[in-house]
Amino acid sequence: MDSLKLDVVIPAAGVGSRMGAKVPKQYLMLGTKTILERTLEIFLNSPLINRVIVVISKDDEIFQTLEIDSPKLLIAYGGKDRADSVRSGLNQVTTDWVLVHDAARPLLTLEDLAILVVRGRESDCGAILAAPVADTLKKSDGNGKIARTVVRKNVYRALTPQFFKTDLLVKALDEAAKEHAEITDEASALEFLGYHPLLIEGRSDNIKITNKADLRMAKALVKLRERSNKFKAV
Ligand SMILES: Nc1ccn([C@@H]2O[C@H](COP(=O)(O)OP(=O)(O)OP(=O)(O)O)[C@@H](O)[C@H]2O)c(=O)n1
Ligand SMILES: C[C@](O)(CO)[C@H](O)COP(=O)(O)O
Repeated sequence: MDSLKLDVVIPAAGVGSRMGAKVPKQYLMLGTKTILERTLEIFLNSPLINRVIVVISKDDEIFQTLEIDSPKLLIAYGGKDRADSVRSGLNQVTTDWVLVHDAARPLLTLEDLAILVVRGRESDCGAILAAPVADTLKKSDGNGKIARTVVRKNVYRALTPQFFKTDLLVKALDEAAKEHAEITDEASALEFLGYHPLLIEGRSDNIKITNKADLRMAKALVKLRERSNKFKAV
């Protein structure tokens, strides 16, 4: 194995409750392919990647119907929440550094992936793609009213991929789970251990498809990119 190549874990064991579709959202169509197929293709076709470990639900009956034939692809089975699924996928990782990327983010570009990997290796623990917050942020009082404005200076939305030393990420997730810490991304587990991963600015259109409005936006972005690619081909 090329020592510079990386394994990537793709958590894809969610049910997509906020989407409210008949199938888990990773199996919804985005143009001619499912969201999951588009996300997997980014990594299966990348020379940076050693193996792609897709983490699916034990009850998943759709994945096997997809026609994805790659020696780079391995399957792991997910857990109760996203952190459990990522931890399960890490059991199959063999590279010193690892990427974790949401199945629900099919619009990642190869440029952002490359920037994250190059810059992330400069860090003592790792790095994440993130987008600076552009809107004014309000904290709710819990009763539908504004409690206060959140100062948005130096505030970012965490994206994925997130890129870490494998052994450190395993240790962080295990420690956080032991202490029942709320972990919604890999960086929060590293922060729980006192690390400060690098923030690498990524494209704001690397959206996580969570609800129907996100799906509409993703479909429009895919059409736009496919049209501009056709233009380049010409
Ligand atoms: N137990 C879980 C929960 C989520 N995920 C994955 O983590 C990514 C980000 O999670 P999210 O967008 O929250 O997906 P869901 O959990 O499916 O959505 P919801 O919270 O609306 O149910 C998704 O690719 C999802 O499939 C996972 O692998 N295992
Ligand atoms: C990992 C993540 O995409 C970073 O923003 C986000 O935390 C996932 O949250 P979700 O509720 O599991 O979608």
